[in-house]
Amino acid sequence: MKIACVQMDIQFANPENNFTAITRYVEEAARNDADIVVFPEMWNTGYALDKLESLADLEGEATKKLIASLAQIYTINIVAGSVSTKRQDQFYNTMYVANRLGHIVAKYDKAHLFKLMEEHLFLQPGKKTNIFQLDNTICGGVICYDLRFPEWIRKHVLSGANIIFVPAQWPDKRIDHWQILLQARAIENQCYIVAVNRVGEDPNNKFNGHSMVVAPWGEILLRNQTDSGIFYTTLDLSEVDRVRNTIPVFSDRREELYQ
Ligand SMILES: NC(=O)CCC(=O)C(=O)O
Repeated sequence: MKIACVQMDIQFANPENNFTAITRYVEEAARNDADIVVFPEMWNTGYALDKLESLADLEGEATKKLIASLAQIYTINIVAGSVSTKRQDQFYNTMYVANRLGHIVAKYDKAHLFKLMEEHLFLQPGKKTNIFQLDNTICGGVICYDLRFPEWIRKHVLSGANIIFVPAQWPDKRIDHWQILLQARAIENQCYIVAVNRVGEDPNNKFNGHSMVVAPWGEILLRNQTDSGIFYTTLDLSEVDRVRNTIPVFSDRREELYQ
């Protein structure tokens, strides 16, 4: 399974230009025979949180329409990172996923809001997990700060996820946490982690990429890229079972001790 990680710069408060960029990146990923293309967090507006009233995607309609049509035209699965959305006068940080038939197969609102970037002042948190299927593989998706909550990721893996997608806008000053947490989540859950961060800067933060793909045994298949562009990795999904049979963490769990 070939994965295209789109480590893009995001134009602050400029959804129109960002939509154009997404279209170009999907075309490029499809030309390179990717099975799944993955985008970073809040790629439509960036963290222009005080401008969401005029900029957020109403009911996510523009995003859903674009990714469904691109997915169908190019026969590619799209994990569309996340976008700022507006629903019933409230704002959310929302992930949509389109499969290669052009069906929207997932919608997820970021569950843990990040106070250092003032999300809690503008956004509502989601309450539901995010499990979906792409090419017969069960996947899960969380967003950026959700990564710091191992119990949340574990919940997705216990629901069957073999790949966890983590779109992000994770600032450069904590990039060491990002790398360590991603590798830990892959090893403890014996699954693939595909994590896509942005590059560039906004008025408050700088972002230096370091998108990562980590295998179930903890091998890092992608890291240390700091430029914008698409980075490709191939996943061997049989690794998930191989690692779980080698160290049977899931059958050794003592659920009764964790209440
Ligand atoms: N956009 C985010 O959720 C950032 C999370 C982050 O930077 C962290 O350190 O956690």
